[in-house]
Formats: sequence, C-alpha cells, structure tokens
Amino acid sequence: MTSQATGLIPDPTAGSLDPDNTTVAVGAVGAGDSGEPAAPARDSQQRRRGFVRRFVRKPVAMTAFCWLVIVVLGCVFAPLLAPYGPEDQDLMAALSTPSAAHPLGAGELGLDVLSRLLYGGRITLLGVLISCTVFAVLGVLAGMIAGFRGGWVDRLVMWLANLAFALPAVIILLVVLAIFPNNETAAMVALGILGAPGLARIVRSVTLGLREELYVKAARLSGLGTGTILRRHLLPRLAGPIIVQVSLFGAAAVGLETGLGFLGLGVTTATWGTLAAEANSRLADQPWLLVPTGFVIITFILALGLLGDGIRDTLAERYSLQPSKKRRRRRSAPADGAAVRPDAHRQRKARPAAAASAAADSTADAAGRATDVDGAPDPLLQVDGLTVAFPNQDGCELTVVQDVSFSVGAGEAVGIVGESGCGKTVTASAILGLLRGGGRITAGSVRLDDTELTTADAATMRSVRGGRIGWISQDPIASLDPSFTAGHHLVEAIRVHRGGSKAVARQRARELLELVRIPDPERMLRSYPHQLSGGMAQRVGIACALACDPQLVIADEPTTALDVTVQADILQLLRTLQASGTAVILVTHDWGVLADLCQRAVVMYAGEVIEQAPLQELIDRPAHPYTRGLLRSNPHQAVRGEPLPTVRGTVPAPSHWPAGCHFADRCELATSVCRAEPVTLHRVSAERSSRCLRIDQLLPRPDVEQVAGHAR
Ligand SMILES: Nc1ncnc2c1ncn2[C@@H]1O[C@H](COP(=O)(O)OP(=O)(O)OP(=O)(O)O)[C@@H](O)[C@H]1O
Repeated sequence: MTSQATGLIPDPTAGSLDPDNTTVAVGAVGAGDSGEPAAPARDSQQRRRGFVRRFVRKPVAMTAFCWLVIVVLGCVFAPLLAPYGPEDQDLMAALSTPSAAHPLGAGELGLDVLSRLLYGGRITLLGVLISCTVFAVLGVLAGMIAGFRGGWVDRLVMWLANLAFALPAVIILLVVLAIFPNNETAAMVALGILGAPGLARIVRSVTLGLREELYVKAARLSGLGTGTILRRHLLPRLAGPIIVQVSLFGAAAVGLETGLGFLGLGVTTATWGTLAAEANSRLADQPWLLVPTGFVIITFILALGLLGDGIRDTLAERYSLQPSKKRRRRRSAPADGAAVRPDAHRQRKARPAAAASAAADSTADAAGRATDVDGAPDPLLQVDGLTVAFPNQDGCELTVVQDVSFSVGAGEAVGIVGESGCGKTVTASAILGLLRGGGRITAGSVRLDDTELTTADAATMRSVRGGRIGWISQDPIASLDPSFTAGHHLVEAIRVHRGGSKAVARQRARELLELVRIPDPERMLRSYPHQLSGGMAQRVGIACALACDPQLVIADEPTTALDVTVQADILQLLRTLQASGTAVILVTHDWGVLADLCQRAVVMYAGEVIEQAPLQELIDRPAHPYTRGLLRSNPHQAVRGEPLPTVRGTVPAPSHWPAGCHFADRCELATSVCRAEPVTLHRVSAERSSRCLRIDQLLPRPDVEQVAGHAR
C-alpha cells in the first residue's frame, strides 16, 4: 500500500509528468502560466513596500509613534536623562516656572518636574504594560479558543465573559486595593482581567468568521494541529483588531493608573498620577505645574489611540491588495490560456462516454497495478454504512448523509457525483474527520488501508490528513493563507509530517513545484496567493497535497473555479498523478470532469449512494432513474436549438427526506412500493450496485443479476 512512496514522483528533470507525452509539454504550460507577469510584477512591487513602508507614509500615525517612543525611551533611560533624582530638592526654586535649571519648572520643595515626569513615567508605564499584557493574553487566548473550538468551550467562555461584564469593575479595583494597599501591580493585573472579556468577544467573533476560511480548512487538512493553526494562520489576521483594542485599553489603563495616583490609591512614590494630584493641590499658587503633567498624560493617551488606528489601517491595506473574486477569475483565463492545448476547450466539451473510455484507457495501467487476481481493486479506502448528522436549531441531530458505502482501490480514481446538497462534501469531510458545525459520524466506518479512521485518535488523524491523504480544494486561492508565500505553505506542509530543516523542505518544495509544471519554482516560492492566477494557485494546491506522497488525494471540485482552458491542464495533472499510482476521489457535479479522470463513479442523491458502477457502464446503461436523468441533463450533450432535458423538482432537504426511496417524488418510474419503506443499495452485478426497485425498467433482464431484499 505504500507503492506510491517512491514511484509516485517521476524525475522532474524529465520535463513532464505526462506518461504518454501526448499533451502539454512543460515549456508550453510554463510559458503560459508565466505569461502573466504584468499583474504579479506590479503586485510584487506593492508587496515589497511592506508593512513598514506603508506605515511610515501615515504622518499622523508616525507622529504618534515617534511621540510614544520619545516618552517611553525618556522614562526607560530616566537615570541617564533626568537632570535630578525624583526626590532631589531645590528649595530656592520651589513652585517655579521653567528656567535653565528646571526646564519644566519645579514643584513643592523644589522637586524638578521634568525629572519626576521621567521617573514617574517608569512606574506608570510599567503598570500599563502589566495591565495590557494580562488583557491581551487572556482576551486573545479565550477569544481564539472559543471561536475556533465552538460548542461547549465557546459557551463556557462566553458565559464567563458575561459574568465578568456583570461585575462592577471600579468596586472590584477598590476591593483589590483594600486587600493589597498601595499595590499598583495587583490593581493593574485586576484591571487587565476585568478588561479581557471585552477583547475575547471581539477576537471570538472574528475567529468565527476566519475558521470557515478555506485556507484554515486547508491547514487542518495538511495535518497542522490546532495550536499551530491558531498561531500561524489566525493570529496574523487577528492582529489588526487586537492591536486597536490593546492600544485603546492601554490608553484607558494610563487614565486609570494616573487616576489611582491622583486619588492617592496607587503607589506613594512619584507617578504621573501623583504628579497630577500635586499640581492640582497647588493650582491656586502655581497653575503652570499642571501643564507639563497634563500634556504628557493627554498626548500619551491620544498617541496610543492614533498608533492603533494607523497599524490597523496598514494591516488592512495589506489584505486589500488581494484581488476580488471577479478579478481572480479574469486573471485565471488569459494567463493560463495563452499556452494551453488548442484542443483543450474541445476536449472539455467532449461527450462523457468518449472521455470515459479515454480515461479508462489512459489509466488502465494504474488500475491494473492496483487489482488483485479477481480483477477487484484493493480497497485502499473502505467506507461502510457511513452516516453523518448535524445538530439542528432545536438541538436535535439531523442526519444529512446516510448509509454511504463505497471503496477506492490503490491507484484508482473514483468520482462522487450528484446535485448540490446531496452530501458529497460532507462525505469527503467525514472521511478526513473534519466535520464542522458540530457534525459527527453516527454510524458506519471508514478504513484507510490498515487504519480505522472513525475511531482513530487526534494524532493519527493529523498524520493521515496531509500525510496519507492529500486534499485539493475547489477555490485554490482562498485555500492559501494570504499572509504567507507559496513557499511557506509548501515548507509548512512538508515539515509538519516529515520534520527536518527548512532548507531540505524548501528543496523538496522546489521539486514539487517542478512536478506540477510550474516554470519558475524559485519565483513561485516567493509569491503570495494574490499574485497567482487560479491555475497557478491550483498547481500550488496540488503540490501541497502531494507534499508527503499521499496514498489518496481527495479533490473537491478542483476545477470549478477555473477557466475552462486551465481546467484541462489541471485535469491532465490529476490524471498523471493517478497514473503514477495515487488513488483519487474526485468530488464533482460535472460529468465531463468525471469522465476525464475516473474509472468508477459513485452517484449520490439526498444523502445516499444511489448507484455505483464502472464509469463506462454507468454512462452506457445507468441503473437508477436519477443517474439517467443527470446524464440526460448534462450540458455538454446539449443539442443546439433544443431545450436541455432536466430532472424535474429539487433535492429534498434532509429534514424532508421521504420514508421510502428519496428520489421517488421526482421519479417517473416510482410506484407505491418505492414509497413504502427505505430502499437499500443492492448488487446489480459484480461491480455495480443500485438503490432502485424498478431496475428491471432500466436494464435489460440479463444485466439484473440479483435484486436483494429492499426492506431494512
Ligand atoms: N455544517 C452543517 N450543518 C448542517 N447541515 C449541513 C452542514 N454542512 C452540510 N450540511 C447539509 O448536508 C447536506 C449535504 O451537504 P454537502 O455540502 O455535502 O452537499 P454537496 O453534495 O457537497 O453540495 P455541493 O455540491 O453544493 O457542495 C446538505 O443538506 C447541507 O445542508
């Protein structure tokens, strides 16, 4: 079962993955895909500008930043910069305005205002730092875990957050200071804890959105653990809101710390707060004293807010450099189209039957390698009676995929086909153990080679995802984290399973890019997702899926988002991959794509497998009225001037599945027997099975070998 391990990856220097060399040459595709330089070159320049260059162009944020740096450095280096010690007295200069000896004047007993501001700032800023650290660590951790995990963890964290909100913060702080008199650290820690639920709520709501991003799913599918995904893929996207919230909280903490000092509740030594209190007490004698202290406190708070806004805007610009979906689609067309086969479009339009036999022929060797003496493929993947349910709004579980059984032999390509909502993606996700939204496998089993996946622990599943099973997404650009280069994605995917140094992983990444026919791998390693066309991004996605020589690749509508000419190349790549010995599950609702690649098809309808058969047989003689209807309504077979036949009605939602045959309400052959009770999948011949009771109306008698009992 590990046959793919070494033989899978042909020598990249051979120039092409194509086993029969009948199609695209490396140079051709390479030229085509590299024929998209204009936009990437511009994007590349924009990228190089980087965060710092964009930030320094914001005069307000830069001024705020400089002022904060000056104040912080002044406080940190107070022993070096301050002309006097914080308690040094110059009685002759008491309550004086600015002079050469005292640049900001002197307070009671001739204490130098500038020196006390610098020394006092050390205590104030340390308190603010402590408070912000507690606020950020607690808020970010709680928010990310609640948003990412969901379920009871989310409910618990939100319950605690609501509880914290309900507590009167000022009273709690006064209680803390009563327990720890003049202990400002305790007060600032308490302030951080009391503020953290607010940050947690914001982080949670952003995380809830981010966790549904395809690139997060892709990271899980490549085997990354939750901690790594949170740290590497979510935290950078959360940085904007976190920075803004921390800066606002920092400003509030400065205000509170000085307030405590002003009220005499903080430390007794000089802080900005005690200085303000002193100045306030001598307002009638020397009003000037309030000016420097008030100025520093107010401008520091203001600068924190402006800095937060500036950083947030700069981060937002970084992401706004990504093209819109529409632009992505536009870019995927001409860039790749320039050098694809002239007959690509025609091939895509080819009748499924013709393409099916081509697929069968071109992959006969691979399939042959994977068959035993009886001609039955080795079941690399065996799915038995898989049933999946999701919690519905009433808190009950609703079954959305029911009793799904099929197998995939080593090196075999199997297509799962059906209308939207039939359960294809849920089935694929269940195989990978990645059901979102509280979904769970309620019955059945999934076995990969010798590993039972439905009962495997988290560590085993992480090693399976991205290791033994690769995944190719339907939206290649969205599957790549916009914060990272293609090289980073590949190196990450390689190292998570194989470990080793970055240099070795990068070399392997380069080889993988050559393998998927990317003409300038070095440049691609440095490219960000927004710089890629759809076709290029999909090649990178395929390279990621192949990173650890998987036994099986699940491709979820891998060509749906691509231009038709690029589709042909991606399909060719998958065909070649499969011919090299890797099994492929292709999730699709496109017969053309299916026929291009697969030897067998599994047809799903309303959560059930309703038919499975070798592709050519299924196309020639469908054994279920739904398959027949789907094939008739295939747009590739449309006759100009004639309306395209359709299957009337729509797929019923899982909550409205009929008691009997799920297809009965749309079926022209259905009788009362079909509606009476559930219909099981029964064997039609050695390699075929169907869930239809009227099969004798569809197939000639000799084909109907056996119709087993249909009642459950
Ligand atoms: N998180 C979820 N919570 C509840 N129901 C879900 C969830 N995900 C999917 N479903 C339901 O499961 C059923 C199958 O959905 P699935 O996405 O697998 O269909 P599909 O055949 O892959 O469709 P498409 O081709 O549009 O992707 C649908 O009825 C869908 O509403």
